[in-house]
Amino acid sequence: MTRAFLIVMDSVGCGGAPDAADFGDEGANTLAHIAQACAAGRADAGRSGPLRMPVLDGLGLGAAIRLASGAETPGLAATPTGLWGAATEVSRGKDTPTGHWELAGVPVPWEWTTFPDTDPAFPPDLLAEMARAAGTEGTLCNTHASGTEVIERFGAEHLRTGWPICYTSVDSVLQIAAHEEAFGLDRLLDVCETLAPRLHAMKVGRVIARPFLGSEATGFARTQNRRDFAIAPPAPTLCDRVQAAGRRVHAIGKIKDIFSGRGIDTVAKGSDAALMEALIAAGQVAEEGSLTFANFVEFDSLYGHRRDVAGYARALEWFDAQLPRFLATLRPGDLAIFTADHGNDPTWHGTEHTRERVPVVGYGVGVHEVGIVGFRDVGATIGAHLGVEMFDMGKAMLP
Ligand SMILES: O=P(O)(O)O[C@H]1O[C@H](CO)[C@@H](O)[C@H]1O
Ligand SMILES: [Mn+2]
Ligand SMILES: [Mn+2]
Repeated sequence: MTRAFLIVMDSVGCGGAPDAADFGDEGANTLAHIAQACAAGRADAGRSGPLRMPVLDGLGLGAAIRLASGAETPGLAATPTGLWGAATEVSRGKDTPTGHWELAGVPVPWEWTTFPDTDPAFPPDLLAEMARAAGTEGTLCNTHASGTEVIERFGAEHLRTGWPICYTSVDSVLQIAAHEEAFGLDRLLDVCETLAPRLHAMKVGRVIARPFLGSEATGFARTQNRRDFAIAPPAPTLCDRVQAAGRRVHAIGKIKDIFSGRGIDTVAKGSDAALMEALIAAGQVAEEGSLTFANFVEFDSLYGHRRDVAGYARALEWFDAQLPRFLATLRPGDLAIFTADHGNDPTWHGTEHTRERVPVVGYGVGVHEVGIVGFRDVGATIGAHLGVEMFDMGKAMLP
């Protein structure tokens, strides 16, 4: 028996989605546009020159981007030595749960409910229920907004009135920001948990608690205590299947939240730097036959949504530079797959995710070109590697 490691680099897409135009994203390409900006000297803050990702590129990252989209990938030109290809999503959503569920074998069969870009974005009865759940006279913002900007804009008023800051985006989400000390973290989590069943019944995918700290004088900043209350996946996923086979499933990052707690045995949380240490520790100690499923969110939350190209490039280079320590923990017969859940092209207009294919690069099976596959085939590959029955959930890409 051998182990599997499924590592999602949140939002690290590679363009080429055949239905990108339906999402207003034709031409978006997170990785290629970052590589091109780096090579052109347009991403020199805190780093410089062409994008350097020798480990993932060596496995086949540059080749995967070119396969997915035909884009040029300056700096990423290695001959692949690993499993490599790119995956296309079929579910009609470009959000995190949709991407992860389909990677885990379960496409989303329904249309998500999103809120219109109006002021307010939420219907009157929901606004009233949000205030009731918070025990306040009202709620602040109530429109589409960017999460870092919204706490700067409403932080002081929040401290004055005690009202929670409620906002949404093109994703199927209700996000609630509140001060960890003045409002209280537990109270914020309770409000989100109280509202979640009603939102889930409306097919709104997640209620997200967005705690922050700070003051008008110091400025406001979000903390690590974000919590997602997600709707449950519509069918058993890879995590459930692995667990049902009597194996352990180790979640690193927000995986447990994304799967609504289902099919997970252990959880490690923290910054991406802390998650990398957790991944390395899992490489050292994870049991034979186990699945370690990781999500590294900062590419998306700190750089993609903020349209920070140099920051995104720094994060990619940091991640790649850590990988030798992780790969050194792998044993003969282990499989590690690196992929993504959607795009978030920092050179694109707006501040939202972008519909893209995602790279699929793997370590542990030698050189193996898999071509263009489906998101579900990633889960099927992990299942096949672990010898776990995945039924009709995709096609394994093993040699
Ligand atoms: O601007 P922030 O709060 O980071 O919001 C982003 O995070 C949400 C959940 O991942 C997405 O819907 C996106 O809008
Ligand atoms: Mn995501
Ligand atoms: Mn996001």
